[in-house]
Amino acid sequence: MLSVEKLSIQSDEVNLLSPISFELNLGKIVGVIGASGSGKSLLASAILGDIPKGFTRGGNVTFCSDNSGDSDGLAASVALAAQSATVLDPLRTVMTQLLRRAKLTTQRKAKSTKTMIQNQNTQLINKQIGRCYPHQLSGGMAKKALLAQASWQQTDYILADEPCCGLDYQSAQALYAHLGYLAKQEGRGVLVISHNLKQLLSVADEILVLQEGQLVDRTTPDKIISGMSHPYTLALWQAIPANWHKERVEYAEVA
Ligand SMILES: Nc1ncnc2c1ncn2[C@@H]1O[C@H](COP(=O)(O)OP(=O)(O)OP(=O)(O)O)[C@@H](O)[C@H]1O
Repeated sequence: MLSVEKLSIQSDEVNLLSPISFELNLGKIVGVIGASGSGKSLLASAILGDIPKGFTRGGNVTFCSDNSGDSDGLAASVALAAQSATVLDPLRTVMTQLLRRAKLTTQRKAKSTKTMIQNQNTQLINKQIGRCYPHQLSGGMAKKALLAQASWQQTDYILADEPCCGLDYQSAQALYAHLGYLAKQEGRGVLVISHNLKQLLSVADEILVLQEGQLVDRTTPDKIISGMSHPYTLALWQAIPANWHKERVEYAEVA
């Protein structure tokens, strides 16, 4: 379990993230939703110990893993699928750098890196994407490369920052299906950051709702769908076009 306890980011003048606590269990998907600037990406980077200059981090992040207890352990146990492809090395092809990173950080010994990559190869990275340099990737190809980079590292926990932002419906569904595979078939803990509540409802076991750096709701898809949630969460739910002018909508109608 990855346990986040009163995690905060602040300076003398401003609170970017007010204390946030939650757990990410192996085999589960936790979704994070909130408006732009509400602190979703900061939450992911703060879990990894990466905070903006001039700010301090409060609280604790602990996790159960063979490698827990040191900074190398964190890198070997938690991988980030970043929001932007700028994190990719511009001088290496996608396949070269993904394999390189996977070999450096492969933690799970059950499968060799080679076998694992053969298994996942067809799911995210085809030859066309693998041969590209980052500047040659389309938006959707870049999202696949970023998620593949995180999942190939074979960490217990994956933080996926807007993995489907800007993708067409079919591509987004395929990436969400892959996140489900990572959690349910491979038993990893997956944190998914998204603007799209409808998509999160279809995959997440639990949903964290952020508003202006605060965790205002820690809830489940069932509670959201049945209207038993914080007013802000309810407003997000009612903003889904299928729910306009309706007080309650059955899950089947929005799935
Ligand atoms: N390096 C930084 N220095 C100062 N403030 C920052 C820094 N990075 C982010 N912030 C501030 O922290 C807040 C949260 O930013 P964050 O990137 O986490 O938002 P977000 O919810 O991920 O937004 P989006 O959905 O647009 O990606 C914003 O007000 C932003 O201006």
